[in-house]
Amino acid sequence: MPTGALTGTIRVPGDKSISHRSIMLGALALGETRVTGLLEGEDVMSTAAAMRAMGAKIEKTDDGEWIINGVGVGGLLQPETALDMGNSGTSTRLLMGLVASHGITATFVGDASLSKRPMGRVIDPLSTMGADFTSTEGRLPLTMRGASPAVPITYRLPMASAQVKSAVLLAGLNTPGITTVIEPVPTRDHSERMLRGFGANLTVEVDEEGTRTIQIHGPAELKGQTIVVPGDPSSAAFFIVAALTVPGSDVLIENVGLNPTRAGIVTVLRQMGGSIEEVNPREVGGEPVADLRVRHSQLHGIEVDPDIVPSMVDEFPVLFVAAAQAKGRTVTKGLEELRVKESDRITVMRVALELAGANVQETEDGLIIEGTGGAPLPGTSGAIHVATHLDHRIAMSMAIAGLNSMNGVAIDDTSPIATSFPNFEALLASLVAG
Ligand SMILES: O=C(O)C1=C[C@@H](OP(=O)(O)O)[C@@H](O)[C@H](O)C1
Ligand SMILES: C=C(OP(=O)(O)O)C(=O)O
Repeated sequence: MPTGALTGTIRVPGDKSISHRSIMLGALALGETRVTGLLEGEDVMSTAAAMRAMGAKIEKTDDGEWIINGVGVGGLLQPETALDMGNSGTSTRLLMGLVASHGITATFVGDASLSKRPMGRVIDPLSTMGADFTSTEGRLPLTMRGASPAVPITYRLPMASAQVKSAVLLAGLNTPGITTVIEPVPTRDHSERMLRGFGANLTVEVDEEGTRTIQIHGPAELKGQTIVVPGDPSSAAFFIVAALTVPGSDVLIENVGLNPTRAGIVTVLRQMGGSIEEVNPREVGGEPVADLRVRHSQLHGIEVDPDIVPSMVDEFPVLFVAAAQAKGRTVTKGLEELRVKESDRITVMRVALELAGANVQETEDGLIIEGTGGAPLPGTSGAIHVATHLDHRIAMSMAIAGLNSMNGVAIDDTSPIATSFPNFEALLASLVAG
C-alpha cells in the first residue's frame, strides 16, 4: 500500500558536477584549495583517487573540509597503475581531457556499466589535439598517451554534452594557444564558471542563435581557491517528485543549486502544476541557490519542450515517475543521450514503469506516458522487482515510484545509489517518518 505523507526538512549532498571539478581544478592549481560541502559519493572519490595517483595531495579534515594541494598545470605525474573510474562517466571523460595535454600515459578502467559507454566522443577531439589512444571500439579499458605540447583546436560539439565540452577545455589548459569549443545547444556551465574562478583566461560569446563560443588561452596558471559546493539539484529532484506525488506531503529541501543550465526539472514540474516555492534565494560559491518548499499537487501531463532537455538530462528517470502519476499524457522527445548513460534510461525506465503498472510507450527518442491521475500505480501481482543495471538514477527513481504503488517496488540492487547520493535512503526514511 502507498506510504504516508512526506514531511520535514532535509538538505541534499553537494553537487556532483561541481565536486568533480573542485577536485580536478584544485589538483591542477598552485597552492591550496579548500572545499566545503563536497559530495562524498563513489564517483567523486574515483576522481580524487585518480588525482592523487597523478601527484595531488587531497585530504579531509576532521571538520569535514577537503584540502587539496595541486601540482600546477603541466605538472601531472604518470600514474603507476590503471586509473579506476568505477561507474563515473564524468571522471573518465574529464580526466581524459586533462591527461591529453600532459606528456604522460594513463590507462582507464571502469565497472561493467562504464565499460559499455562511448568514449569515441572524447577520443575524437583529443586525438586531433595530439593524444594517442588504444582501445577496443572506443570503450574502456583504454590507454592514452598525452601530447606535450598538444595542439589547440576549434571543436564544434556534435552532441549536447558538458562532458565533451569540458574534456576539450581541460585539455586546452596546458595547450599553448587558444582552444575553442563551439556549443550550439547550451549544457551545464560549471567548467566555464570554475575555470574562470581558478584564474584561467576563458571567454564565452553567445550569438543571436544562442550558439556559444568558448575560448581558453593556454597554458593557464590556476590558483588555489576556497569553494562552497551547493546542494545537487539532480539529487533534490527525487524528493521534489516524492513530495509532489505523495498525498499530504509538505517538504523543505534546503540549499538546492539552481544554476539555469541545471534547473530544467523545476520548470517542467511547475508546468505540470507542481507547487515548488523558492525560499531565501541567494548565491553559494558563485551559483544561484534556494531552499525549495514542495507540496503535494495534482500534476497534469504536458509535452516537454525538447530545448529544455540538456538542463535536466539526468532528471528524466524521475520525471517519468511524476508523469506516471499525472492526469493525462506526458510526451518527451529528444532524449537520445539518455541511451548512453549508466544504462539505456529510456528502455530501462519503460520496462520498470510497465512492471509497476504504468501506461508507457517507448519511441526512438523518448517516452509517452499516460498517467493515473494520482491513483497509486496498480503494479503486477505482488511486489515487482526492478532491474537497475548498475544505474543509481534508476534505483532512486523506482524507489520514489514505490511510494505510490499498490504492491510496492523492489529494486534488485541498491548499491549504485552510493555513486551519487550515499544518504538517499536515510533522508527518505526521515521524511516518511515525518
Ligand atoms: O559534466 C558533467 O558533470 C555531467 C554531464 C552530463 O553528462 P553528458 O555530458 O554526457 O550529457 C551528466 O549526465 C552527468 O551526470 C554530469
Ligand atoms: C550520467 C550520470 O553520470 P556520469 O556520466 O558521470 O556517470 C549521472 O549521474 O546521471
